[in-house]
Amino acid sequence: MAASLIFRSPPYSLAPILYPTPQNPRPITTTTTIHASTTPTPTTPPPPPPSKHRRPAEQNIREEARSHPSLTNPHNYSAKYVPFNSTAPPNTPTTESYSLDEIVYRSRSGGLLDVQHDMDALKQHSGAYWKALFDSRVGKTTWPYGSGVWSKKEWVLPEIDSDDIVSAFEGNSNLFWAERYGKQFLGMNDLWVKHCGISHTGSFKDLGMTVLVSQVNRLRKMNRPVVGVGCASTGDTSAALSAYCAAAGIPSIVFLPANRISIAQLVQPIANGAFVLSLDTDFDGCMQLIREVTAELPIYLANSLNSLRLEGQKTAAIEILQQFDWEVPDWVIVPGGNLGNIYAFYKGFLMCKELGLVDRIPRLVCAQAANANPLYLHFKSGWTDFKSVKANTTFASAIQIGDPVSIDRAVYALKNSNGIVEEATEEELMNAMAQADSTGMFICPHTGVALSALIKLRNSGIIGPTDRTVVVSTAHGLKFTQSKIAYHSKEIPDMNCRYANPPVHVKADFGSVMDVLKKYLLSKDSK
Ligand SMILES: Cc1ncc(COP(=O)(O)O)c(C=O)c1O
Ligand SMILES: N[C@@H](CCOP(=O)(O)O)C(=O)O
Repeated sequence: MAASLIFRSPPYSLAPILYPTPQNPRPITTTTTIHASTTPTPTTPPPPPPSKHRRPAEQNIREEARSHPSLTNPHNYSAKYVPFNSTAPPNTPTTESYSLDEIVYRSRSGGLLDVQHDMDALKQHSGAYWKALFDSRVGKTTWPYGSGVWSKKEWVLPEIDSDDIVSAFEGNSNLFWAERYGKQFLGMNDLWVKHCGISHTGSFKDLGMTVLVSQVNRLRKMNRPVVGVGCASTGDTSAALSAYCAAAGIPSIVFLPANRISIAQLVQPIANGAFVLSLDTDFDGCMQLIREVTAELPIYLANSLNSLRLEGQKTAAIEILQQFDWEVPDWVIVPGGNLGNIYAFYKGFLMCKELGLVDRIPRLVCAQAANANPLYLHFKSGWTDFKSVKANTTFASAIQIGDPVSIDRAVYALKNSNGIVEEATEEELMNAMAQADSTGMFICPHTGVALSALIKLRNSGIIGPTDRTVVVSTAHGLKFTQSKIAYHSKEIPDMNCRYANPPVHVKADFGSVMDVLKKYLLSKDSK
């Protein structure tokens, strides 16, 4: 019997990639079915041998993109900086604006900025068009669309030349169905964990940093005065900054609070060749210093105070919708520190609604460590009178922040998404992390904070058992092994560590091994 082989046509041609159009919103592919018989007849010519490359062999993917320059911004979409306005929707017209090619972080009045897109131009296409375009780019190696961020280039940084982009094909991260965790610990059947930390440098910061460093690359090519890029960091921003700068050959400078970040995070910028300053202060102190320094020296500021970063980070929200085939989850829970990310999620969801991809946005929850909880206190006060706090030590060290720069953005996002703020004690976050790990995850303590918030909202009945809920996991658990070791060795003062699973030390002889194994198997059998 003839076997049926299905070939996608043309997998090996040099034809440019065909993009969907409003008339034809699906990516253009054709399928040809070839019936291969085990004894080929002489009248059937054999198929041509597949070429190793879809482009000339001497061309790389960047050069290939260069040879199709008309695809870079064919519709002249644009974006600019405008003052962030906490009393009006993000795309409200304003008289104060700046080109993204200017080096500016604050509005004239000293407030935050926001990147505003030309929504009228984007609205010339239907929601169906955008969905089909974004879907057509997933999982490809076409420069730069193989990145989960740049697959949404028109909504991120539409005017940048693809040639200036610095990307590690970040994004497209796993949306994990937390089947066992949801069922066993929460009685939930539709719980998901968006693993933003399974990424190039192990955190969601890659999503924003590819955008920021690409823009710096462009500015330097335009001979703008940018000698290097700098940030204050609790470990993840610095890792992402140093990696993307190293990839582009741009100097990076990072300010770290001495002895307050994990070893794995400290070694990242060191390995990537950043200029690392370890400062005897906390993150808020480092942030203050980098703001002063970048106002004096030609060092571009890479923290999320710079609204370019959030344009990349917002693609995680779009990606979640895309992964659910453009169905909107009920809840999205995000751990918060400097508070740029919660606003980035809001922006991503809102943009999908405004451009007709979905008809609503999810309710957002921001989760903070109780030891660094200024947003939680502000929420509990009914949003009256914000006060920064002195952040205390927390296992969720990347969110040990008492004076978040994006407080206004976060409040705006939460108010406009019918949002909630929760907090987690050290014991709660560590137990949640251990429970999640025991069901096959390997999460960071910040994700433990978000899971603790979920547990509280489930217990109070605010989140229902069948609510589709997404917990955003912000960093890879491997960056935080010290905290896991301390927990599982029961070495944490005043903490019960009730889910600790320490290794059993056994004499290396058959009898001793059999004894402990039998005891273990009996304990499992009785459950
Ligand atoms: C792992 C991790 N989770 C969460 C956050 C909080 O993000 P944001 O500062 O945008 O609130 C950070 C950084 O602050 C982080 O590094
Ligand atoms: N957790 C962050 C803190 C700085 O946040 P940013 O988003 O403003 O850069 C880090 O990893 O440094």
